[in-house]
Amino acid sequence: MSAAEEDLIDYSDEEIQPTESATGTGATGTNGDAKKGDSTVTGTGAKGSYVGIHSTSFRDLLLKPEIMKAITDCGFEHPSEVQQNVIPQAIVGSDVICQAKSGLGKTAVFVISTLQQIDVVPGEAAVLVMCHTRELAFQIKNEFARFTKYMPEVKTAVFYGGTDIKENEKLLANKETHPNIIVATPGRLNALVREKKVRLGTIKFFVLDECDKMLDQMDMRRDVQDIFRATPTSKQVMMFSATLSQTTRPICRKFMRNPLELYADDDTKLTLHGLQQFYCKLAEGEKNRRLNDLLDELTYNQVIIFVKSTVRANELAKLLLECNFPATAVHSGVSQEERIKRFQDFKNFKHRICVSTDVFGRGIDVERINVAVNYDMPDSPVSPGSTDKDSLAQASDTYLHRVGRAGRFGTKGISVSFVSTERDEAVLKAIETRFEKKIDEYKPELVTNVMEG
Ligand SMILES: Nc1ncnc2c1ncn2[C@@H]1O[C@H](COP(=O)(O)OP(=O)(O)OP(=O)(O)O)[C@@H](O)[C@H]1O
Repeated sequence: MSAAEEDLIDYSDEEIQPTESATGTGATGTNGDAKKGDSTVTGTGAKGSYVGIHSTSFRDLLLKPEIMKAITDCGFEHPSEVQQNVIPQAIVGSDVICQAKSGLGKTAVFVISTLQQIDVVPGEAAVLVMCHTRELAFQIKNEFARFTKYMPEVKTAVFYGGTDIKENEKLLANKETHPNIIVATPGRLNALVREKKVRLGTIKFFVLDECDKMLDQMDMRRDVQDIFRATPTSKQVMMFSATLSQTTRPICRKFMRNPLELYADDDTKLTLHGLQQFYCKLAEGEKNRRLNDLLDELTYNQVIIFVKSTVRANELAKLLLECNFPATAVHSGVSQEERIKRFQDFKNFKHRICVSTDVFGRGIDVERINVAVNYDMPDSPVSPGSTDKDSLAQASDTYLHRVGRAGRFGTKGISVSFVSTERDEAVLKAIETRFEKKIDEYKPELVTNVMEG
């Protein structure tokens, strides 16, 4: 495959089959077995219990005043558990593997930790963050923008496929515009590395968000490895995800030296308390009607609806618009510029409903989403070398990430999953078993108010 072709890969596309195998519960760390009952922190010395959410303040973390000011502007009052557990180690340079529930602020962990340590040299990149989708890269870049509000010397750039690579090259060729922080998807960045348009020899911080997705999918892992090799040996490496299977953890460790490892010690700890989860059994042909009823019945701020293909996303969004529901669709079937525009519009509340493929399944943070609908239940085909159990585990990973788009940062939300085939039922059962969570059949009277919190 040519460099140009490879650059076209958009890993988030649902047509590209993932190869991840996410099984197993419990936790182990570099330095020993997990202690039951707590989250697990091993490595360079942090203690492994979830601390009450209000026990530490951001002031205790002794951050630079310019970061503290930005944190206050963001309206963050207290660090979340994961922030309390990881930031103190991360700001002194420890490598980190971090698993924590969706929506509890993993992004701020690496944004704050890298900004706290960065020494800005004009024309040199010090921080490299990679993630699996373009929208997520764009979102992370905006997070850096929020936190560098009082650090005007820090320049951040985002690079991803589907945009003009010449623009990236121009930015990198000029010392005045050269970023100190690069956020990127691996395909585009690797193209820039291969063409020697980006110099990564000054990188001091290497971050992978949604790391399991990035390392379990072989094409993406290859790009990540190539890029990793282009960075100096001595650097801080940090990796994050809500799902980190036993198979993925050793792969993450290969990139690190004596990392701090924080895992949920079993999968039951990964479900969101503020999220009510339901299913609807129905025939495929009844889905539109039922969705219509749901959208009439539920009180929602914003809704995300997941479908299994770009064609279905387009058709469903069209149908919803015809029924006067304020819907948009974001998926790999539209141009990149339009994708980002639709994403921004949705984030800015210009649309209340977004139909999407798994492009939005992970990482995307839209504060007002309080309803997530699996119009199509997640699934993943059994790939060569994996089993049906692996495939179900992978589908339940996808489910966890998808429903985690509602109920961000402890707010209330609901999810409704349409179950129309035997396979859907098997996936639902796998989810209930793995997370030890009974998912109730949807009845309007069971839904509590999701507009508060
Ligand atoms: N300490 C805090 N106080 C208040 N809000 C916070 C705090 N930390 C993060 N947030 C907000 O919580 C939301 C979720 O954060 P973030 O997207 O980083 O979660 P995440 O852990 O990366 O989730 P996911 O696994 O779904 O990617 C964001 O809107 C973020 O601004």
